[in-house]
Amino acid sequence: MTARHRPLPPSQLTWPWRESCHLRLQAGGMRFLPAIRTAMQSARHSIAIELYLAASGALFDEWLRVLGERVAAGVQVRMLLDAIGCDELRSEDWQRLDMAGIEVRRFNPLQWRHPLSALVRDHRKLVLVDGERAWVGGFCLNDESDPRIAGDQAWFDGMVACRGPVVDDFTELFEQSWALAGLGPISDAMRWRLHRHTVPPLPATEQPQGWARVQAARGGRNNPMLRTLVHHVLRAEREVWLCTPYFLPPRSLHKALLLAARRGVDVRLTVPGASTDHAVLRHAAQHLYQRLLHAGVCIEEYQPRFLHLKAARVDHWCTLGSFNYDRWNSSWNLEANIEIIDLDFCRQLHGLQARLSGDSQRIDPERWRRRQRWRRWREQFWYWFGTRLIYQLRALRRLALPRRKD
Ligand SMILES: O=P(O)(O)OC[C@H](O)CO
Repeated sequence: MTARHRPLPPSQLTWPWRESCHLRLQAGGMRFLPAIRTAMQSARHSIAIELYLAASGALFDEWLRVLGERVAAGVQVRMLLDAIGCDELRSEDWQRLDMAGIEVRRFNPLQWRHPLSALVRDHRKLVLVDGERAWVGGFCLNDESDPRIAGDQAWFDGMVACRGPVVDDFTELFEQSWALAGLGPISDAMRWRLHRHTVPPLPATEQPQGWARVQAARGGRNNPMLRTLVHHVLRAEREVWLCTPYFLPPRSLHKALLLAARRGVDVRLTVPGASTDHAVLRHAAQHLYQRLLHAGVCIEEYQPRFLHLKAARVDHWCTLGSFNYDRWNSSWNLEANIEIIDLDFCRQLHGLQARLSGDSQRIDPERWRRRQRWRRWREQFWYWFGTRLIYQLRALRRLALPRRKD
């Protein structure tokens, strides 16, 4: 059987809404890292981890030790690691994973014959323990994410700890990408096409409690995660809050934010300040500030450290996960988020928003309008570069990747 005729894994991206889910927001590495570690240490039969970024260091060593102990106790441990996101993992650490008995698959290794296929990355951040507990969010397995190692400069991130029926859906999602990675490099796996799918409606209930839905994406023009957020922003009644480390939104989202603010919705945006790992993306994002401020959007830049959290809240609907809502993520990446309708969770996220706001600098529209000209030029250049580059690469990818004929 040739590679082109191998059976393909299913490609479900949105699951139905599930009720009776237990969902807890764990904001900051001091919250989610010990919780995940403790759960892994007590795993009875399986651990599955899907990560975009893992890097050699003290945190990786700790996870390797914990996972190795579980393998020795008879637990099946699988790690799906993005081949480019994990390029800071030293070769001896890849070997140590093997020696510990951990089943490892690299997502989409670079192939010289199809260099543009490298644009498709598995950007998800997902941990599953015994098929009973799941963590989803923005976590990276690197020392910068651990406040015990990086101290005050640790990246600020968040995960949602989930129990209940939604965990089965995350397990299915993991199995899909595990199978996809098993097919080899993505130029072949691009045959794993998006099925047409309908997005299930919101549950009709007066007192929404414990409702959650898994939503995934794998790039392309019909990105369901982006569509869902835009759908909610366009229908927002009171509030919209978006928090992202890289604010370079696709046009549809940018427009939806402007429209919501202009019709009187309280639209707030929290983004990193000077402390960021990609300064040029911050400059590009700032190119959009003036129009947003003019429309009435409140923009706050978080000061203490790099803000790596990816979350959104529209009235009582919340979403949190790996999706940065930037053009790059929308176009190319495999992503995983959880959507939540739960008053208690909504309060938790609102509390986090207030905490971040207390540590942020609000952009004053009048002062921003009067900023120096060279700063405007810098913003324009990086915005043009970031957005044009992505369009060029998208066009090139269409030419470069083999199309499925059947
Ligand atoms: O792509 P993200 O959001 O996981 O962030 C990863 C870091 O930015 C890599 O520099």
